[in-house]
Amino acid sequence: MNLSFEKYHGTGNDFVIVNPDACVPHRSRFARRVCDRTDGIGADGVLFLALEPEFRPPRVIMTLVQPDGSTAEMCGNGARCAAVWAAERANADEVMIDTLAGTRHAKIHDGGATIEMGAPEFGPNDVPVAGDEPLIETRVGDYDVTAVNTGVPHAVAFVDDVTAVNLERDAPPIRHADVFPEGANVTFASPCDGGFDQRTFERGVEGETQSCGTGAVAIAAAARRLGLTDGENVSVSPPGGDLEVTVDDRNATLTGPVEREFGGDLRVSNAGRLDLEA
Ligand SMILES: N[C@@H](CCC[C@H](N)C(=O)O)C(=O)O
Repeated sequence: MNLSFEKYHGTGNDFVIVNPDACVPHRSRFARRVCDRTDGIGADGVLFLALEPEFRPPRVIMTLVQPDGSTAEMCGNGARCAAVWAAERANADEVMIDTLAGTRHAKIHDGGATIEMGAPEFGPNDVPVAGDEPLIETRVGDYDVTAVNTGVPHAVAFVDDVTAVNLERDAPPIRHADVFPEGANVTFASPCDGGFDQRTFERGVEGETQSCGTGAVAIAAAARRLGLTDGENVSVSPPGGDLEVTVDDRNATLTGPVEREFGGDLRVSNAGRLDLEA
């Protein structure tokens, strides 16, 4: 199997982009192989993007398959990469992105994109969490967490200093806690310069990523719910860069940079070997 790919990242959250016209019969197996940082291209996921340029604005169907082979309903940074990728090809400055979490409008600007992320949901069925009540500042593992769905589920813990958290040790018990029937991304936040520093342990990557867009929105939404911020504009800084979030009761937006890293061709042999030509 031969196909062309491109590599993009949004604040360090990196993706291999593949046009679904290229026939990839086993997406999970393909993503596991391609995302491998030792033997593959290395990425936080594969974005299968199907562009429909005939619409105004153009539409793109986005499917994110993660390094463990699972498919995620939404990805904030992936959506920014998808928006820039699609807009360049359709010669547009806005696009509609169809995701499993719903259709999202995206506006392209110099060096990046703003995505309308929908309304953050705290309801137990929406996150989802076990039980009849929202999970607000509730002890899970060693932290008080607030659960919110911003396209995917996040458990947000506010701490004094995110750099002091041992993520690989402390996040997995929360990510796999019984209270999250579908698992959760685990996002830590600490106050910094009027905004928040962020670190996220991602479901599907099963490790820390340089940035998580739905996590940044989750921090802003949880901070608003807990009265830790009073404005609607919240700056969030993951290790990979700076993001801007707006959030009110009905909608959230995510703004940040996007960069194309490189492109190339790859061949997956019948024996499963990956040959790359970047
Ligand atoms: N990196 C993403 C989130 C991707 C989905 C997540 N790992 C999950 O499985 O819920 C982002 O930028 O939002």
